[in-house]
Amino acid sequence: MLEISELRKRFAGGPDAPGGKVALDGVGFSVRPGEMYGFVGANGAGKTTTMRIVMGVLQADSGSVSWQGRPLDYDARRRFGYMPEERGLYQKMRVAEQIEYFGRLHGLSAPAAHKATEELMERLGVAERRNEAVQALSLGNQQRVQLAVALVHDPEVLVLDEPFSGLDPIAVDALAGTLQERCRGGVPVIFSSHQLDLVERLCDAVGIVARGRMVASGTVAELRAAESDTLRVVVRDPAPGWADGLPGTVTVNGDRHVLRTTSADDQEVLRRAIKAGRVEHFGVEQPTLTEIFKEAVA
Ligand SMILES: Nc1ncnc2c1ncn2[C@@H]1O[C@H](COP(=O)(O)OP(=O)(O)OP(=O)(O)O)[C@@H](O)[C@H]1O
Repeated sequence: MLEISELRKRFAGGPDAPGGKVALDGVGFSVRPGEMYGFVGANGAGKTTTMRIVMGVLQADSGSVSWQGRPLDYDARRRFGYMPEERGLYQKMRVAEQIEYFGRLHGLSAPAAHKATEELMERLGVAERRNEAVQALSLGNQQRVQLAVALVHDPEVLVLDEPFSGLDPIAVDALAGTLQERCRGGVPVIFSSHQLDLVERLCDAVGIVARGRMVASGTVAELRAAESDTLRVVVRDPAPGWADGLPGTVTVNGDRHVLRTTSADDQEVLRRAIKAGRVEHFGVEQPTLTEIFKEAVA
């Protein structure tokens, strides 16, 4: 298990923040082998800082990171795969050469690095670009190469900072499929993202960070259970004032009136809706991750 515990980090201040800037104020969560963990939060919440500390690029002021019960050291981190926010490819190096080079840096033999590179280029759809310099690739293809670099040494753990940003849906599927394969093989995967629909689709567990603190962490089902379900009722062309006095909000779209409520008596709502007009929809909906997120960071 990867365990991140009570991380704190303050950056030295500038003229606008002479006392320094607290980036992390007790961030902690665990990721099990084979678990895909989505790390979400608003801009500046502390995701990149957390990942940099996990990878040893930054040092925490306090707190700890351990893998399989041992504090992380250089050797353990070398067995991790990392996609940094600032990316880290050599722009002039060719695609195949680059992936192989990183494989060698992580200790693979030349034949092993070559084999892994060939497999990954095929899997991620960049085999045809093998002889092109990275700088000649589109953003999406550069990102595929970046993921290949993170995966080439068959890492024990994957830490990926916004791996899906800027990708088209086909590239998202290619990357997601590759990550899911690694997960099924027992690798814990952490990735940060602002694409909450994607996080909801892919992740077993989600952590929400706000202003350097964890405000929620757990499976999507657990986070949902902590929120109220919403009753959504759609009535066509209802009598005016049909929902007066009911808790919740009514939005009007043409002749469709949509009532959303978490606290009204459902039978009372149904009676009023039937009396008012043609009931097109009446159902209880679970909150989406976007709704949970907005609630958690509010
Ligand atoms: N090197 C640094 N020096 C000073 N402040 C920093 C530094 N790196 C990060 N910060 C500050 O720490 C806070 C957390 O930043 P971080 O990059 O971890 O957020 P994030 O959640 O990754 O945001 P985003 O979604 O925008 O990438 C921010 O207020 C940021 O301005």
